[in-house]
Amino acid sequence: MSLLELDDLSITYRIASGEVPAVRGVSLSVEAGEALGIVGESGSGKSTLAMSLLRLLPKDTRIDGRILLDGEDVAAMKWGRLRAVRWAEASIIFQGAQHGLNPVQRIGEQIAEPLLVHRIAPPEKARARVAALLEQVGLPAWRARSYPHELSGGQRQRVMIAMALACEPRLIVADEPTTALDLMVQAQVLTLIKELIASHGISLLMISHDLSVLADTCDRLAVMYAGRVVETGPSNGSFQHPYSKALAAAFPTVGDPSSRLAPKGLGGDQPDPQQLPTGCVFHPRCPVALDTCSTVDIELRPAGDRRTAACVLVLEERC
Ligand SMILES: Nc1ncnc2c1ncn2[C@@H]1O[C@H](COP(=O)(O)OP(=O)(O)OP(=O)(O)O)[C@@H](O)[C@H]1O
Repeated sequence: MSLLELDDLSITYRIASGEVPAVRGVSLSVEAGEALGIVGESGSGKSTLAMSLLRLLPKDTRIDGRILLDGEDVAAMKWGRLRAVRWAEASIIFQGAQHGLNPVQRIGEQIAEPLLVHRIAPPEKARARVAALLEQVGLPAWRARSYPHELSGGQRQRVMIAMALACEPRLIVADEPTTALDLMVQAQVLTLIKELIASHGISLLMISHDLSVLADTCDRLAVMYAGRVVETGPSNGSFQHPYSKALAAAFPTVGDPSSRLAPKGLGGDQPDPQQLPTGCVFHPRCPVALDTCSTVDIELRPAGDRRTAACVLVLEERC
């Protein structure tokens, strides 16, 4: 059994003008100790997917399908059980630490909170555990007395990592953990994440719009487009789907500033989830689309070398 298994997961926001299908029929798994990266342009549904894993979405959001964490369905969990699972079994590192840290509470108290709430450590032992966690992420123990504004962006992100590690979860979800950081600090934080998950045997699900960041950190990649996974495969292999190929061409180096732009040669944006094209949703931007692509929408299918792709051309080996 996989540690995390998403089974035909769809997530729909409800807004005044109707429904927004942000994630559509995603099936993915993460094994114990594995690092899976999810990549896609802005609006592809990555954050929605990440937030759903710990049910951090707006209250009236509809979740269809299953989110199996160690065999237990997070989507169907009662509130009490969900609170027990958050931090202790799966934790999250947010994009830009300012979203995850309380500006008026000392760092040490914030790291200690999940330890106390989940009774991992009694109050008299929590201080020593906080010091050890700070050390693990490369910060001196005295930083426990600091407030978030007294730290740099990279240091704040290290604090978020310490919080995520505090209860020794089996899965860490990291949503753009290095996006707000400059290049050098980005590389340091990525190395830290890589080393810590390897030494603790933790699984990682990492989200980024920057393929080079994920390729370096993750064992396997899933490429998302308009709420769907269009390709999965080992991070050291070659992409098959035309969208993944365009993404790969756009991100040659870690943290390349052009990575925020549309992938090279594609032009345009992701479609509005409320007005999705017919057939393959990527066909209006696809440089190699066939006539049939505007009517035929195919599921992910095996595409060689532990790879799956949802493209008619890949299956016909003409891509
Ligand atoms: N609270 C919400 N209510 C309605 N629609 C939303 C909400 N949050 C996100 N969306 C829509 O869902 C789709 C997916 O958004 P999401 O933020 O998950 O994508 P993303 O790939 O993480 O993009 P980014 O990298 O810009 O965060 C987008 O069309 C977005 O506008």
